[in-house]
Amino acid sequence: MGFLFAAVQWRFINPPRLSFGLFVLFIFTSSVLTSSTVEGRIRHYKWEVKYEFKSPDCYKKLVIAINGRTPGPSIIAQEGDTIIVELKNSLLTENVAIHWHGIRQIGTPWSDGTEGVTQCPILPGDTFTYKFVVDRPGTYLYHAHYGMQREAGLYGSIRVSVKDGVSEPFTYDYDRSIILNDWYHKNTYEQATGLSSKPFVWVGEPQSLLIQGRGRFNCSSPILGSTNVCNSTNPKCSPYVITVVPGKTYRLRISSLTSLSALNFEIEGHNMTVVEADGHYVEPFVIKNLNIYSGETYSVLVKADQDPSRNYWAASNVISRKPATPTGLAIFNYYPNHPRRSPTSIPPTGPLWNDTSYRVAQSLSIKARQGYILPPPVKSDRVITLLNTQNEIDGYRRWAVNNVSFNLPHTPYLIALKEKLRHSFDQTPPPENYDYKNYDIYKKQDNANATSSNSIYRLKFNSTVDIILQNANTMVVNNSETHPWHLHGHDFWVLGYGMGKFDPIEDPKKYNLANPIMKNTVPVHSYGWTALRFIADNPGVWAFHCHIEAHFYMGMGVVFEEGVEKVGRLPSSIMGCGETKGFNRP
Ligand SMILES: O=C1O[C@H]([C@@H](O)CO)C(O)=C1O
Repeated sequence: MGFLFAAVQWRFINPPRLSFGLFVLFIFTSSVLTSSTVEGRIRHYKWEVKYEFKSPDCYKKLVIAINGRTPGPSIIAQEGDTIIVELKNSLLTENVAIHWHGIRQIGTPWSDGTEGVTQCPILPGDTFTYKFVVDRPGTYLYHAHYGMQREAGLYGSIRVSVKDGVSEPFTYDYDRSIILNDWYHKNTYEQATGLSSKPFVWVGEPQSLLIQGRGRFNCSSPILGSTNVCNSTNPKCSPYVITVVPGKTYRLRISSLTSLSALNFEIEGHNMTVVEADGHYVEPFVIKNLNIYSGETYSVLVKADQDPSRNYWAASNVISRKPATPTGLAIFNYYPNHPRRSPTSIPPTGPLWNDTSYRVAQSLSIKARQGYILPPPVKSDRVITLLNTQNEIDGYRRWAVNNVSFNLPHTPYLIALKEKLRHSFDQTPPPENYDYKNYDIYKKQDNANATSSNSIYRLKFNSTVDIILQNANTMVVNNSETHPWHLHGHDFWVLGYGMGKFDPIEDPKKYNLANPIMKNTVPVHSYGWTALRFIADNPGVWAFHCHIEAHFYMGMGVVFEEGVEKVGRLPSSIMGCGETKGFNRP
C-alpha cells in the first residue's frame, strides 16, 4: 500500500491550477449536501431506486431509475472526499445492490456493493448506506451489481477532481462525462430467464446504442406492428447534444457500461487525444476513434477546431461482434448553431467490426504517463492462468474459467470468511491453470467435465499475483468473443496482450515492465491473451469477472480473498441473508 501512496505523492509536482470547467461543474452539481473535514468534504446523497416507464430510445419500457433518472445522478467529488449514499430500495418486489466501479474501497471492503461477495442484497423497502472515500482523482462509474439489473438502466458516473492547488499534466477548458451503453427492449427478467433456461435463449444483439442515456430506435420498424409504445417525436429521445465553443478544448470522459457490446466512438472530423484510462494518466496519443469495452473509462481531449458553421455527428458503433444495431448518435454542436440541427453528413460507421488487429494495436498503444505510475514489481509470487470457455453443464449453457463455472453463494464471502462460516461455500481451491499442452483454443470443444462451483482463490496478503486471461473458441465453430475483465478492489498493471495461445516461457520475456498502464478493466481479444499483475494488498474479498452482464450471470468470473483477517468490524447492515441471518442483531 505504501508503494501506491508513493505513486500518488510523486504525482503532485505540478503548479497549482484548477480548471475553470471543473470549477463551474462543481458549483452546478452541488445539489448534494456537503460538509468539510480536514481530510476532505463529506458528500451526502439520498437516492431512491425505483422502476419507472421511460423511453430512452423512443421505445417505452420499464427502467430502474435513481431519483427518477437513468443514467442516475453524477457523483462529482474531489480526491479525499467521503461519499455517503443513502440508498432506498423502492423496487417493491426486488432486491438491489450498487457497485462503485474503480473505487478500491481501501478500508471499506463492505461498501464495494457486490451482492453475494461483499454484502447481502438490499431488500425492498430497506435503506442501505454506502460510505467510502474517493482516494484518487479520475473517471469512475457506479452500477447495479445484482442479477442483471445494470441493463435496466441502473448506472451513473463518478468524477473525482484533483485536490485544490494540484494541476493535471494537461489542460482543457471544459469537462464533460459521457456514458455509452447498449439498450434492450426485453426486461432483465426475460433476459435472465432465457439465459438460465433449457433450451438456452441468448439475449441477442441490442436494439439501440445510447449516448448519455439517449438513443433512437426506428419506431416504424415492422417488428413493432401497430403498437403505441414507440414514438419517434418524443423529445425525451432526441439525441444527446454536446455543445462546444469554437476554439475551446474539451475533456470528454467517455465510459462504457454496455451490457454486451464492444463499441467504437468517434466524433466526425475531430481527432481525440487520449490522456486518462480508468483513473490513470496515459502517455497522450492521438486517435480518430476510440475502441471502448464495457467497464472502461477514458478521458480524451477534443479541440473544437473544425468549420464552426455546422454541427457534427458523435457516433458509437458495435465492434467485435457482427453489428445488428444501428449507430448510436449524438450531436457535436458548435455554438451558436442550433443544437438540434442535424448534420447533413453521413454519420461515422466505425472500423471493420472484425478487425481484431486494429483493436489489439490500440490496446497496445496505451502506456503509463511518464512520472505518474510506478512500474510493477519485476517478478510475481504466483501465476494464475484463466482459460475462458463456453460449455454446457447439465444441459445449461454456461461460461467457465478453467472448467469451473462460477456461482454466487447465498452467504456473502466477506461475512463467511470473517465470521468463519466455512460451510457456506466450497472450500476446494479452484484450478490455477488448464491443460495448457493439449488444449486447442481454436477448436470448438465440449469441455464435458466442466462443473459449477462457488470456490475462491485465496491470495497471500501483499503478494504479487500475475493473471493470464486466455481466450478460446466458443461452442460456435470459428468463433471467439472479446471479454472485458474487471477487477474489484485494485488496479492492475497490464503487462501485455497477444494473439493465440500464451506461451509461459516466451511471452513473459516480452512483458512491458517499463511503462505499463494501470487499469481496472481490460479486454481479452478474440483467440488472444492478456497478462496482468497486481499486489494483493487490499484486505477484503474481491470479484474479478467478465463485464458483459450475461457472461458474469452465466458464470464467467472468479473471486479473490486477501488479508480478510485484517478487515475491521463488519457493519451489521451488510448481513441478514444465508447463514448471516441473526448476525445483524445489535
Ligand atoms: O454466451 C453467449 O452465447 C451466445 C452464442 O455463443 C450462442 O448463442 C453468444 O454470442 C454469447 O456471448
